[in-house]
Amino acid sequence: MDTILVVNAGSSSLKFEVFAVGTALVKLVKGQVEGLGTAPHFTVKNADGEEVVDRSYTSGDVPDLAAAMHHVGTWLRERHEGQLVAIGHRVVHGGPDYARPVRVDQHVLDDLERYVPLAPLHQPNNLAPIRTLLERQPGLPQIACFDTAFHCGHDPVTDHYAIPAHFFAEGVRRYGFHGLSYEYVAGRLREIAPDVAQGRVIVAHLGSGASMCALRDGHSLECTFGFTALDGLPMGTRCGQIDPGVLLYLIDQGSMTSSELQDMLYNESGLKGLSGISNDVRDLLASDDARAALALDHFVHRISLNAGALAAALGGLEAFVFTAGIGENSPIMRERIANKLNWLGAQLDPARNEAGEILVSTADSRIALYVVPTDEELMIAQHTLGMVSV
Ligand SMILES: Nc1ncnc2c1ncn2[C@@H]1O[C@H](COP(=O)(O)OP(=O)(O)O)[C@@H](O)[C@H]1O
Ligand SMILES: CC(=O)OP(=O)(O)O
Ligand SMILES: [Mg+2]
Repeated sequence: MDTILVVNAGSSSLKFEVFAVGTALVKLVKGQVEGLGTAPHFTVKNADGEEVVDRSYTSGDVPDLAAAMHHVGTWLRERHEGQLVAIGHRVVHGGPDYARPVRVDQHVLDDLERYVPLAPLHQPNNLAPIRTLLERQPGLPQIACFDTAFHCGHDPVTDHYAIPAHFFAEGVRRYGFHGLSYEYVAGRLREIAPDVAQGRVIVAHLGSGASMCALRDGHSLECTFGFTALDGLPMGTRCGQIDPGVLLYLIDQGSMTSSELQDMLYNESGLKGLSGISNDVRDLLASDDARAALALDHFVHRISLNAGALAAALGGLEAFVFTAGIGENSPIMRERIANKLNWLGAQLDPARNEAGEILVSTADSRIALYVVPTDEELMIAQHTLGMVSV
């Protein structure tokens, strides 16, 4: 049995999945090490969703990503049956040049290092496992799949910032992220509702990172993310869209250094910064603190403003899709967001919403509302298979 390993190395977790390669890709295991550096927790589920590993470690035992890779690698070598034919990696930033997945060699790896400053929370961790495996097993194909690639077809009008024009050529432009998720959801929508999928659709990927994408006929026209994964919607710990004048003020008047500013904007802002309580929507929903309510109101408000902007970019709207942790699991957040879309003609069906059905709008809603669980890992596995079987 040939297999593909998919690695999604994030800021505080290492997620992996193993797929059997046959006439279709079949998921064999799905695992993760969460809480790196704080309370590491290693879990693995088999194809039936049963937990086969559940181990907690001290932060000293698994202090970082390299240690997590070691644990996962050991487990895979002991337990994994089959012949590993390739590894697919999620790489958040591909810059202007990587419009499709690529097999990584030393040259590509060095090239992708250039984007570390553009995705400081993600890119170093995305690249670290590739580097280690390239040294240990240079013959094993490693395929980088980019969050940016799905947005590469944008009209240049969309991707410019109104700063001196030479910066665009130098790579300072709006890229957009969560592309693997949007690509997967666009594909699922073609299966679920082919007519709708050909039309004008907004997908809201609401997880710890959050963004929205305008799709026409399954292609990305606009994304709320820009040059970095800070732009657009407020997120768990990231600020979202902000007046650049605020940053100049904080540097000049607040004497913040660029690394202090980076830490604040990526790690201490968003829902966490606004509420002072938590970055997790579940905690905020459970709290009766006014700051938690403000943070959630702000989140919903910014989603509704961006929905208006993306509907304008599309020149109309046929469907709105919820996905990722919040979008897939929180009926109350879907309800609050859907209510803000009433003016566009969206009518939520409360029973369908509560039941977590795929279609959650009423029969006579002018805009169809969907919940489509995303699967970035399957998308990566498909791309990886495509790269090794040609
Ligand atoms: N039942 C739920 N209700 C509200 N929010 C939820 C629920 N389940 C998960 N979430 C939110 O989803 C977030 C994680 O989303 P996810 O897409 O898994 O993010 P990531 O892949 O970026 O880690 C959590 O931070 C939490 O706020
Ligand atoms: C790009 C990005 O924000 O990714 P994530 O949601 O996984 O943090
Ligand atoms: Mg995610």
